[in-house]
Amino acid sequence: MANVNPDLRKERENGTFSVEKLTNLLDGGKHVTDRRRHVERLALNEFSKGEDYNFMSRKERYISALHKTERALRCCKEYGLTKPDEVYWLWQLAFPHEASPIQLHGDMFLPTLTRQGTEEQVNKYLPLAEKYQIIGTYAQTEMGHGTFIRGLETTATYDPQTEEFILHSPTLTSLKWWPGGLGKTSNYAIVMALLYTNGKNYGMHPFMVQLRSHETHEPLPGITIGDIGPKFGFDTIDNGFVQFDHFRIPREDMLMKYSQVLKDGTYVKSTKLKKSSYGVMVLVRSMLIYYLAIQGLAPACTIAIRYSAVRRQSEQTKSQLEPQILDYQTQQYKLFPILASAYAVLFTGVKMKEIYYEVDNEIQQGHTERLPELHALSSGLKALTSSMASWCIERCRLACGGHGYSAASGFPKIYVAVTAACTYEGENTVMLLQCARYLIKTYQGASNGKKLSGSVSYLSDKVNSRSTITSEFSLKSLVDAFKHRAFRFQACGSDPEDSWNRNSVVLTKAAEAHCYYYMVSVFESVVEAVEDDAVKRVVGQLCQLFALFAIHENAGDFVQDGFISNDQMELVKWKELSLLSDIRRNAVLLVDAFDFHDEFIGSILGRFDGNVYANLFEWAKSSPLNKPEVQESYIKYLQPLLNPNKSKL
Ligand SMILES: CC/C=C\C/C=C\C/C=C\C/C=C\C=C\C(=O)SCCNC(=O)CCNC(=O)[C@H](O)C(C)(C)COP(=O)(O)OP(=O)(O)OC[C@H]1O[C@@H](n2cnc3c(N)ncnc32)[C@H](O)[C@@H]1OP(=O)(O)O
Ligand SMILES: Cc1cc2nc3c(=O)[nH]c(=O)nc-3n(C[C@H](O)[C@H](O)[C@H](O)COP(=O)(O)OP(=O)(O)OC[C@H]3O[C@@H](n4cnc5c(N)ncnc54)[C@H](O)[C@@H]3O)c2cc1C
Repeated sequence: MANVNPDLRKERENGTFSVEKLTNLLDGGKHVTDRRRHVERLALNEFSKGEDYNFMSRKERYISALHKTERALRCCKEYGLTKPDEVYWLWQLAFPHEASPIQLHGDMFLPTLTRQGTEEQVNKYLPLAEKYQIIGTYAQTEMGHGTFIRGLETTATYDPQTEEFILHSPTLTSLKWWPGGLGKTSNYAIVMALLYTNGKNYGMHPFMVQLRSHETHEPLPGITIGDIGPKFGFDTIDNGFVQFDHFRIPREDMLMKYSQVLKDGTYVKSTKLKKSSYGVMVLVRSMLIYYLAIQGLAPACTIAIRYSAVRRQSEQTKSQLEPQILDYQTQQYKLFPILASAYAVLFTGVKMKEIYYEVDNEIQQGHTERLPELHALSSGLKALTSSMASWCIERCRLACGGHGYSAASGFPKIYVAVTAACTYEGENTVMLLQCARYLIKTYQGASNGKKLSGSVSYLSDKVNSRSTITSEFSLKSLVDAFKHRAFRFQACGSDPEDSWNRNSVVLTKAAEAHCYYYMVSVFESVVEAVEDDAVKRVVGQLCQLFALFAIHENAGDFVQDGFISNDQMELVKWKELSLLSDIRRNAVLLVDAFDFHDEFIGSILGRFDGNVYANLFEWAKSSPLNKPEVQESYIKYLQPLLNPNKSKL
C-alpha cells in the first residue's frame, strides 16, 4: 500500500507469522475470508462515501440510518445475500458501530415469531415480515420493570364474547419502554404481557400486535407511541414507548406454540419447555459474545495499537528520536492483555454460537436437557464479556492521550454501542446471579455423586490442590489454575444456610470464575488445534498472557488456599512482563489479522496507513463549526464583550 507511515511499515516487515493465515483462522477458513472480502467489497461500493456521522444531529442520524437501511436491504436482494453471515458483513459496513432502526426486527422479532408461533401463525406473518411489509420489534421491558420479568404489568385479558385479547397498560410504570425501533419505525411488535383468562393470571406470554396503520403509519386507536428521547448512544435507533388503552387483538394473535387459549378461554400448556417464552433472550445472549469481540474489543485495540506504533512521545535516551509509545512497558501492559482478551472473547463467541445451535436443534426435537446449562453459560459469558469489553475500550481510549478523546478516534461511537450490552438482554449482575444459581444446583448435585457434563463437568472431577505451574507455563497448567479457582468458588459459594442476598457478591464472583475457566479452556483448545507453527506460537503467547494477566489481577483468589505459592506468583508476574516484549514484535500484525476496513473502524488514529496527523487536520477543518470563519454568534454574544464600543455603532 502506497504512503504507509514508515513506523507502521517497519512493524509489518518485522513480524514472525503469516497475517493471512491468522485471518483465515479467525474467519473459520480461507473460503470464509475470501467470501467475506467479496461481500465487503460490494458493501464498500455502496456505503464508503457519506456524511460524517460525527457532524450529524440525532434526527439526521436516524433519517440517514433509515436511508441506509433501505439501501442495505436493496443490496442484499441485488447481490443475493441471504446467509446470516453474508448479510452481517454487508450491514456492519453500512452501519459501523451503529444499528439500523430495524435491528430488532431481525434480532428478536423474527426469531420469537418462528420459535414461539404456531405453523399457521408463522405462515401468516413470516412472508410479510420477510418482505418488510411488517417491521417488528420485541416489546418486553416496561418503564417500571426490565430485569424482573414476573413483575411486568401490561395485561392481555381474554374476552370469550368477542374471542379477543384486550391489551392494556394499567399503570404509568407498565408502559412498554426501551424496545428498539418502537418509537417511529416499527408497525408491529411482539408484546410480552400477563395473560388473564377466566379470571386467572397465567404469567407472561407473547402477543403479535399491530401498532400502526399499514396505509398511513399512524398509531392505531388505543395506542399512544413515541421515541423515549436521546440516550447514551444508539442515536440511530428510535427506542420507544407504547401505552395500550384497552387495545383489542384477535385470539389468534397470541403466539401459541407452547401454550394456547381456546375459544372458550380455556388455557392449555402444551410443553415441558421451562420458561419457553424466555427463549429469544438466550439466543441473543449467546450470539452477543462474538459481536462484543469483533465490534468492540478488536476494533478498539486495533486503533490503540496502530496509533501507539505511530505516536512518538517523550524521551527515553538523550538526543535520540522520541520513542514509539508502543515501546513503553506501561503502554504494552495497558494494551496487550486487551489484545489477548479480544482473541479470547472471539474464540469463546464462536464456541458459544456452536453450542447454541446444537441445543436449539435438540429443543426443536423435544430434548430440553441442555437448556439450563445453555441459559447459565450464555448469561454468565454475556455478563463477563460485555463488562470486559466496556472496560477495555475505555482503557484503549485512555492509552491514546488527547486524540483518544476526539470523536476522530472512533472510541466514543464504539464505546457507547458496546457498553449498552452490559444492560440490555439482561443486566449483567442479574445474569451473573442466574449463572451462579445454576452452578450451586449443579455443585450440590455433584456433591451427591451426580456425574456432570459440558461446561460444569469439572464440578464432579477431582481437582489438584497445588498448581502445576512451572517456568514453562504450559497452557494446561494455566487452565488447571482457573479450574481450581472456579471449583473453590462453587464449593464456598454454595452454603445453603446463607441467605441468597447475603451471599450474592460472592456468587457473582463464582459465576465470573466459572466463565473465566471456560474462556481459558476454549482458548487453549483453539491454540492446540492450530496447525501452522508460527501462528500457533503467537496465539499461544496471547493465551498465556490472557491467563497470566487474570491470575495476577486476581492473585488473592489463587494464593488464598495455597494453590499457587508465593514463588509461583512471582514467576507469574515475571512471565507476564516478559510476554509483553515477546508480543511487542507482532502487535501490529495481530490487529491487522482482524482484517478490518478503515470504513468499519471509523478512526483516524487507527487507519491502516497510519497517516494520522494530516488526516486529523483535514477532519478538524471539515467540522461545520469552522464554517463560516466568523460565526453569527460572534456578533450577538462575543463582540459586546470583545469590542463593546464597536457593537454600539
Ligand atoms: C456489541 C454488540 C453488537 C451488536 C449487537 C447485537 C445484537 C443486539 C441485539 C439486541 C440488543 C438490543 C435490544 C435489547 C433487547 C432487550 O434487552 S430484550 C429484554 C431483555 N430482558 C431481560 O433479559 C430480562 C432479564 N431477566 C430475566 O431474564 C428473568 O427475569 C430472570 C432474571 C431470569 C428471572 O426470571 P424469573 O423470575 O421468571 O425466574 P425465577 O423464578 O428466578 O426462576 C429462574 C429459573 O428459570 C430458569 N430460567 C430463567 N431464564 C431462563 C431462560 N431464558 N431460559 C431457560 N431457563 C431460564 C432458571 O434457570 C431458573 O431455573 P431453576 O433454577 O431450575 O428454577
Ligand atoms: C440500548 C438498550 C436497548 C434495549 N432494547 C430493548 C428492547 O429492544 N426490548 C426490550 O424489551 N428491552 C430493551 N431494553 C431494556 C433492557 O432489557 C433493560 O434495561 C434491562 O433488562 C435491565 O432492566 P432495567 O432497566 O429494569 O434495570 P433494573 O433491573 O432496574 O437494574 C437496575 C439495577 O438494579 C440491579 N438489580 C435488579 N434486579 C436485581 C437482583 N435481582 N439482584 C441484584 N441486583 C438487581 C441491577 O443489577 C442494576 O444495577 C434495552 C435497553 C437498552 C439500554
